Amino acid sequence: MLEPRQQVLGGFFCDNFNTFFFYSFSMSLEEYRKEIDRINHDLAELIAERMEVVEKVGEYKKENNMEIKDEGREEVVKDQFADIFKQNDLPGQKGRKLAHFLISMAIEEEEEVKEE
Ligand SMILES: O=C(O)C(=O)C[C@]1(C(=O)O)C=C[C@@H](O)C=C1
Repeated sequence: MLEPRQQVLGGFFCDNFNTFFFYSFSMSLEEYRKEIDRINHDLAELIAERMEVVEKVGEYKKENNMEIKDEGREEVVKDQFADIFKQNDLPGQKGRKLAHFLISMAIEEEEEVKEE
């Protein structure tokens, strides 16, 4: 079966030629998914890197008898995500939601470190 393809149109202004160039190409669902796979891979590696640092924070807090949860810091992290999302034309609330999920993963990890 022939896969349907989506026409993608774009353009850019080239200063050297003082000309606007148009381009058009087509993408299939399979090609979009390949792009998503690559991004998933990069995201998962970054999350793994974040979790390595979180583990060290967990050890630090354990050694210094500190509370795992720090609501002030959580707000700062959520604001960072909201700002970055907004800069990329995404709703800030979705950035806060993603930060919330990452922080809950971090808390789980730090609780495991505490019990070791
Ligand atoms: O910065 C900390 O103190 C952390 O433990 C990390 C982290 C986070 O995931 O960003 C997780 C839990 C805290 O409530 C605040 C922030």
